[in-house]
Amino acid sequence: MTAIIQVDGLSKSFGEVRAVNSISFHVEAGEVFGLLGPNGAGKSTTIKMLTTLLPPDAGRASIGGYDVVRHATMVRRIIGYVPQALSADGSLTGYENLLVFAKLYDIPRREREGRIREALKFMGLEEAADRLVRTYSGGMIRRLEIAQSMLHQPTVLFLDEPTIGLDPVARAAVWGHIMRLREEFGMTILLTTHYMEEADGLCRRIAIMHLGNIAAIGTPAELKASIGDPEATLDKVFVHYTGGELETGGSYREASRARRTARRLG
Ligand SMILES: Nc1ncnc2c1ncn2[C@@H]1O[C@H](COP(=O)(O)OP(=O)(O)OP(=O)(O)O)[C@@H](O)[C@H]1O
Repeated sequence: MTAIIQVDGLSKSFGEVRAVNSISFHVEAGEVFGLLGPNGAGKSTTIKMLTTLLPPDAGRASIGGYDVVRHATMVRRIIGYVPQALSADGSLTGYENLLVFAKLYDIPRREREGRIREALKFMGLEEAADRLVRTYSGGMIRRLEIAQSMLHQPTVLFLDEPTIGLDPVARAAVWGHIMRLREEFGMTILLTTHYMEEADGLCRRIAIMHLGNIAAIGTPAELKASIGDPEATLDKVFVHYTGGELETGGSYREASRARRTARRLG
């Protein structure tokens, strides 16, 4: 296996806050890799540096061999990114949203319609293509945002909490599509999630972040063995490495995010 994401001593501070503290890890091509950690652990800051949105203070990172600082344009060409905040426009249809992204990605005019139809089909949104996005459910919006991020056929996809605020059925549907991206296109996927059971079942390897550091890294089985309990749940592993700051579904934070989502969509 080759490392498609390579991170060495990456750091970022905001004033006095050391958000990411000299972390190193790699992700292999075709892997689904989970970044877990309590609020404020540094997950989003890490993703923002890897997606070229934030310059690191120190250290280096490369995607597909391209340095995220020196070759940022090349990195942007080969990655897709679905941020935590909503990126779909509720006042446009699903198709129109995708068209905006197809233009942003400079997809040649003659290829646009085909790529958009393909992405809609892949994410199970064909029927809803011509409906305003404000009529979509939360799970459909997430799937549309993933469709947006795959239009330019990236080799690495970054998903920041792709299933936050969704009910279990919608979460399962989003996960099903994420796994198909990996299986059918060999995409490498790096994601963050607060849902431990999902990370356990779906990520090949996991890094647990705490206070800007990587507290533990490995396959779910390796992480469980590392706390001396191969039968442990991933919740227990998480609590072990982060000092009991597990955030469960239905928290205020999640609810307020879901509400923000609803407001954005009018
Ligand atoms: N733009 C910013 N300005 C100041 N501080 C920031 C900024 N972005 C992040 N931080 C701080 O850096 C730390 C890490 O934040 P980050 O968003 O990376 O954590 P996270 O693990 O993604 O958390 P969450 O699960 O809440 O998204 C936190 O203390 C946060 O308050």
